[in-house]
Amino acid sequence: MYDRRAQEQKLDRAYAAARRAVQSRWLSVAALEQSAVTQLLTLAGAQWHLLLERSWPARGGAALRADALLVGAGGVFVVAIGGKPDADGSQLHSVTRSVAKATGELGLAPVAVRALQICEAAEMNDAGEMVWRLDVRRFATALHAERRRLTSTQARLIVEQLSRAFPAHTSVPLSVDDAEDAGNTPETPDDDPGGLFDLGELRDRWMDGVLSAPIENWMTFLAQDQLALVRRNWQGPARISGPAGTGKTVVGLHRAAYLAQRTTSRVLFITYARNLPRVQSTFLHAMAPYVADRIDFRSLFGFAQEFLRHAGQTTHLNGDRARLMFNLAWAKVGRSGRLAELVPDPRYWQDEIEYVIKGRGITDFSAYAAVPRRGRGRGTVPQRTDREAVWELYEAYERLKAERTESVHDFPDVLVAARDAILRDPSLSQYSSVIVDETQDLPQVAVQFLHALVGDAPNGLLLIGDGQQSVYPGGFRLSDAGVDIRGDRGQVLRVNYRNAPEILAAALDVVADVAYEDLDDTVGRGQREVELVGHDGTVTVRRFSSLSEHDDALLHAVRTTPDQPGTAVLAPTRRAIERYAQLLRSRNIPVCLLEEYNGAAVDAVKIGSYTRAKGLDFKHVLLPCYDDSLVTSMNGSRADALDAALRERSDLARRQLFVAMTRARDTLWLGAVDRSATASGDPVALLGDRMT
Ligand SMILES: Nc1ncnc2c1ncn2[C@@H]1O[C@H](COP(=O)(O)OP(=O)(O)OP(=O)(O)O)[C@@H](O)[C@H]1O
Repeated sequence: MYDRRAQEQKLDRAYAAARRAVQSRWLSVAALEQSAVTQLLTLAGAQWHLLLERSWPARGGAALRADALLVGAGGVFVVAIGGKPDADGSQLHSVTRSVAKATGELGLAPVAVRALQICEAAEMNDAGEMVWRLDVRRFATALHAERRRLTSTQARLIVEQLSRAFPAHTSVPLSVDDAEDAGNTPETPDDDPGGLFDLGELRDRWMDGVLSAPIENWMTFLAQDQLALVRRNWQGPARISGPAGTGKTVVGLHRAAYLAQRTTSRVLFITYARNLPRVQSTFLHAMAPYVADRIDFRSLFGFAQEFLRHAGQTTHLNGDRARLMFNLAWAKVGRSGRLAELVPDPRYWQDEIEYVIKGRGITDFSAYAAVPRRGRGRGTVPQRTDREAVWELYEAYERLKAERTESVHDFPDVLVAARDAILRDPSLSQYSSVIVDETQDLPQVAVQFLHALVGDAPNGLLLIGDGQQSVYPGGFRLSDAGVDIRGDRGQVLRVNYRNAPEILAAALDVVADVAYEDLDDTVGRGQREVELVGHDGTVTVRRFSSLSEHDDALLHAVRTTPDQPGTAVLAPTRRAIERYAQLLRSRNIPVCLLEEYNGAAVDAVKIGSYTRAKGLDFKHVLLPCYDDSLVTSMNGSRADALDAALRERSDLARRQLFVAMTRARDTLWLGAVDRSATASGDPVALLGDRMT
């Protein structure tokens, strides 16, 4: 319970001590300092820790200066009072870096350490972007309104560390760090201990829900290997890889915030999936709202189109019409020709054109004839004569697209146009850093485009990805795309923070025989070395003799899950997603489609496709009819093109299932219906020994 009287007395004592100690400097000068000190001490009486008069490190022979360190629920603030003597904030910024380094030893992420300059309202205009400038009359309110990121125990540990790293240079004990350990920040604005805060504003922000939930631990604390990557100074393009759940995206988000904190330029964060930018932007707004307006989260194709518009170029992207053109081309030159004999499914050849030919930016047959096979059809298809047939199909398709009154563009056309535009005119880029998540899913031309936005500049391009999770065909080496990752610019994360060990083991079983190729030309096999942080979890595999039994069990599992908003139902196809969404709704279970999910808390079961679930995770994951997409696989051992195509599709399906399974943190439920009449294999046997 908050004791206002006791706090006031404590504050009086602390204020008297501070007065005596700093009279010579602060109280002899302007009212600004007096007012600022009073408010700092008031904060210190409200469960913030205030460290005054510290010894700072020297830079270039001169001692740096900041006036105080303030540590509380909202994080660590390095405070300077007044615009002088460091109007541009660079000194304060240097002290802040030293403070972030010291607190980094405890795993505190740089986003939780901020430079704060308290000024007169008139001085606010020349705000350096790297320093948070606050009007002296409002700064305490603003600090109180910061979202909660430290518990009181964490704050105390940080204060201890800071006291050691930056000892007091006065004998007067100015650390007002004996505030009651009553939890965290005051729970309601009415706990405001003084009359100094703007209660109305504070109340509004509470009503907005800004402060209602503490931010997630990973937004404030990182492991040392992750932290090292966030802070790394790379002299050229860099890459972070690592198995599922090792915090690659977490590092990418912190890295984006770190770069935005330290420079005044813009950062671009790209993913292949359309739904992820919203989610990642929500995360970043929670962890570092103060830099959020300088980080653009975009999907690859959305960004490429936006970029072309900005460059004054018109495109006619129309996926449906492009598909129609392909079908016409297939009817003309494919269906009755050699390709149909090799692999009858036209989608296989459409992928060949989209990912291998156009995705790699190939425009002449000799380049296609020589292109090394990675990922698809390695060593079996297509031979030179087959490639001639593919080329004929490709040319027919391109002709049909161009013949329309308004030409039709497909996705690779847009990427190629964007790449060519930036190569022609590098000044079109607004970015100094580009971070690409899930790089393994990008076509080669996309990597070339994004690389050209920043070139080989230091801390420019960062590619994050994991070949084992690639869910699209294609495949190329970064060196093919002209990206040179040398020496320690290629880093691997190895500790899985997400999955319970049982879940990861079951997922790895599914891809045990599936080779994958990473962007750096290494070829891996299913099982990989992963360290697990380890928490309890379960995998439940249930097999039913009818779909209705299966669905009843699914509904029962959803109803009895301990945390519905933390639960996701994932399915491989659109039709299956619609079916399960409908099933859940019909039983009054609220659902939120992953297409619409933006990362904010929503009281509904999440539902979506395996590919839409990429980059996300959930406490509980249910995969109904999980083996349906696997039954076309393993058609025997025919050493021909069809077998290679089937194997490729099967590998892809397994990798997609692997991605879906590794979204689960604590529990994973897999349901299957016995369709032995149609199944050509018994994929459930894969997980047979885990059946309950
Ligand atoms: N330092 C950490 N402390 C606690 N949890 C962490 C830490 N780093 C990551 N996590 C958690 O681990 C999970 C996986 O992180 P993230 O999504 O960044 O991994 P990833 O390597 O990008 O995974 P994937 O490749 O499977 O998409 C997240 O839920 C995140 O909360």
